[in-house]
Amino acid sequence: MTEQHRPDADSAALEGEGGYDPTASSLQGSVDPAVMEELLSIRSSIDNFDATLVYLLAERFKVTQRVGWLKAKHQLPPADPAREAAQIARLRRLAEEAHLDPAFAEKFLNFIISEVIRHHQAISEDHQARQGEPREAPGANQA
Ligand SMILES: C=C(O[C@@H]1C=C(C(=O)O)C=C[C@H]1O)C(=O)O
Repeated sequence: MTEQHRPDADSAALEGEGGYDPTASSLQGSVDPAVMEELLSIRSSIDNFDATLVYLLAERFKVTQRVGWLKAKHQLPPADPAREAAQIARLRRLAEEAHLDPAFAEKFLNFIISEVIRHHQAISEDHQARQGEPREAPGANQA
């Protein structure tokens, strides 16, 4: 039995990941245990990649929020189609080099960008609404 598939290691993972069961499978019980073990071993790498993707996306959104605030402050439009076209052309090239389907890379980037633009629109609306609010007197929040 490999290190990461000892039952105690699995239960430790369950505690550490809010009840996530890395062994959950509709195939449990209907597949040769050795095959199941190999499948779980490969899936543990998939789990690491997925976690990394979530952290990478979270960091990307933190940065794009900053762009959103900057655009709202200076009344710039939420979307920048020329920038997007350049990014998509670049990512398609990178995808080809990496043997990833460039059409998938484009769809994925467009999906993320459209969410970013939605955030930027919300930031801009929020910023505009705040512009109409009366200014707080200096020191108003002090005890
Ligand atoms: C983040 C920006 O805003 C939008 C989102 C983009 C992105 O997620 O990469 C790119 C261009 C813009 O349409 C930006 O202008 O840089």
